[in-house]
Amino acid sequence: MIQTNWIIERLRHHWPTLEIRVQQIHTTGDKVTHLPLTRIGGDGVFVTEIERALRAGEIDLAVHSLKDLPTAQPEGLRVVVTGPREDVRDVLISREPFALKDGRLQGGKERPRIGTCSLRRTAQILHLCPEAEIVPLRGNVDTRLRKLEAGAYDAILLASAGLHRLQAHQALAEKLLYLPVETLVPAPGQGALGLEIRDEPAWCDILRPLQDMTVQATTTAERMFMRHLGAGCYLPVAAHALLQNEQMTLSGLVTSLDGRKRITVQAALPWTTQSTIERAEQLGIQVAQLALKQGAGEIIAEVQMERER
Ligand SMILES: NCc1[nH]cc(CCC(=O)O)c1CC(=O)O
Repeated sequence: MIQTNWIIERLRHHWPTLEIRVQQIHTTGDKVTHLPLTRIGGDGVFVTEIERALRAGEIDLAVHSLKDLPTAQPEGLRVVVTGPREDVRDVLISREPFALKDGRLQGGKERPRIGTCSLRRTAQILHLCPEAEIVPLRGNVDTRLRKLEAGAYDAILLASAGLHRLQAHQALAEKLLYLPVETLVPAPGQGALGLEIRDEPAWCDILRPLQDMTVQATTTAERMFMRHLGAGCYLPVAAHALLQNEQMTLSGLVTSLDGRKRITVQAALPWTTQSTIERAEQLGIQVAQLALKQGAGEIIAEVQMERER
């Protein structure tokens, strides 16, 4: 709702006469909170019902966390990426202080209990702290914070974007450890919003002033990396793209669930204001091909087998 209200404010600024009504849609991902997303049934658990309403004309615009959108774009719909992008990092929130030292995560305890359901976070935390016990944690941000306070976990992992949007970070400042993107690589699209419409010229025109070409380009490279690996959104695949000094750099990671096997890949392309989205897609594919050459396909197949068991 916070994301949606922010978009409405900006739409009203550009299109003062546009009549806007909010329709709240509870998706499977919102309703089923006792299961890990990986068990609910594939990609799009936060998206399917919303896209149905969009196609049926019950709504005209959907506001998504880009991270939750499957990387294959469905026929007839279009995603416009808006900016600025929120902080892309994951953040560890703990009751007692944790620290990063020499590439290791250290908590107060010998076997800290860390809450997350994300395979991407699980694998990377186990790499940083092999003795950690990973405990499932789901629900919206408020629920997760409450479960931490209740004592079931020593620390939990969240996208800092969610905390920031809820303005929950100031009050928690002393308990936060922001993990640099090189230390815990974020999910493709993390921290960015995707505005989804039916692919109709009138709606493309309305969204044009909200489109951010830089964020669209970097998140496209990240999402293309994941898509070219054939990986759905709930696998231990991570990517982060940066556009600076007239070049786009994309770093990708594919890891085994226990965090022991890791393939890290990186490539860069010259980038100008004239560069097109296709160029960002090429970078994503190029980095994915590097990962596949190093055995990413085998790791992904192993993870998929473990999950089916
Ligand atoms: N899968 C749930 C989800 N989808 C987007 C965000 C955070 C906000 C964002 O990345 O834009 C979250 C929560 C989390 O990962 O902690």
